[in-house]
Amino acid sequence: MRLLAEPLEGVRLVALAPRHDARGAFTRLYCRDALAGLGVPETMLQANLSASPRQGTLRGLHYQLPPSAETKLVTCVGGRIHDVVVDLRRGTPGFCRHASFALDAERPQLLIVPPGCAHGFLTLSADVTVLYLVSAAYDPASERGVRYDDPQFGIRWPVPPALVSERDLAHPPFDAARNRAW
Ligand SMILES: Cc1cn([C@H]2C[C@H](O)[C@@H](COP(=O)(O)OP(=O)(O)O[C@H]3O[C@H](C)C(=O)[C@H](O)[C@H]3O)O2)c(=O)[nH]c1=O
Repeated sequence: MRLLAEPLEGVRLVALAPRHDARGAFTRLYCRDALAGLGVPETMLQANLSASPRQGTLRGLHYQLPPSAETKLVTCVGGRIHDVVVDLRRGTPGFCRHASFALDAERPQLLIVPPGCAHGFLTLSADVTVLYLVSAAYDPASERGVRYDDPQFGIRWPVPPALVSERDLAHPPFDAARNRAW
């Protein structure tokens, strides 16, 4: 598990090392000890599997408020996605900045999303599957979202989304002066 990039504080892209042989491949997706030095909590509470059959599906951008704020370990295990992380931590140099990542199941990588960052992705192929571990339990009451096209963030998506949930279309504009941050 080798660190490839850290474009925002604590937002880290890690290379995974699939072991290939005549039968196929074996890839370790999570290792507490190997990730300990990369800001990942010792305990991950949930594993989520997100399946999106249609290319152009956009999910996010979501985050949970404290005390349910979570670290996410994201891996694309099927297809390809354009993954985006937005830093909503007031006081960090990256406040309201975002980082984008091309995640592809053919080149396994692990994206570490720290608490205080919104996360979302756009599928760039059909039959996308994203597996992610989270360090806090799902808490709908503390979940918040920002719009994928909020002008404050200036996110450039490679293609326009073809499918977005009603909930994700209904997120209000992020108010950098007022919205609660970390
Ligand atoms: C996140 C979550 C959702 N759910 C239920 C709630 C809904 O009935 C259904 C779909 O949830 P949602 O529409 O929030 O799914 P996504 O839009 O893919 O949400 C995810 O989108 C972006 C990419 C993220 O990073 C978040 O982890 C996550 O919020 O699963 C649960 O039961 N447990 C959970 O942990």
